[in-house]
Amino acid sequence: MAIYFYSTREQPYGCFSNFSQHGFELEGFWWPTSEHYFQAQKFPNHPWQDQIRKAKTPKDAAKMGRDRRYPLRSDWEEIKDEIMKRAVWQKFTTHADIREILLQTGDELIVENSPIDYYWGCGADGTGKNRLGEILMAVREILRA
Ligand SMILES: Nc1nc(O)c(N)c(N[C@@H]2O[C@H](COP(=O)(O)O)[C@@H](O)[C@H]2O)n1
Repeated sequence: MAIYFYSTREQPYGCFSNFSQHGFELEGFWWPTSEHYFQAQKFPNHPWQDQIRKAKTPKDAAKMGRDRRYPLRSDWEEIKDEIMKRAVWQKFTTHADIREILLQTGDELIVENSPIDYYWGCGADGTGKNRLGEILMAVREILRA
């Protein structure tokens, strides 16, 4: 049976959301959530990156990362999946408890059940790419190996 997640409040799979409070160290900094890391990577070598890292909540970090006041790095579309994978990998290798939850999903399909996101999630009608779910499954596969 497929596993659907979206809100961090839903147990036990809320931890699959990038908004879950599972911070990690990466590239010399502490990132409060994988959302903070992902959104900040849109602005390399720009003070806005540091501001995003320091955002109070992942929701704030997402809002700041989507703010087009500052230019998005030109190669973002080519690298965003790799950045997401790096964030998800670091999150699940840092925290043994959620790593276990991911591993215990076995070979089940994992789907980010976002009604608005057709790239990272499955969208309102289920036709989305579900890239975040795919990345979680790819990380699960590597962890299992
Ligand atoms: N809560 C929530 N609201 C949205 O509007 C969303 N698009 C998502 N999906 C998550 O958004 C992150 C990436 O967003 P952008 O590529 O910067 O638009 C990622 O964490 C998705 O899982 N969630």
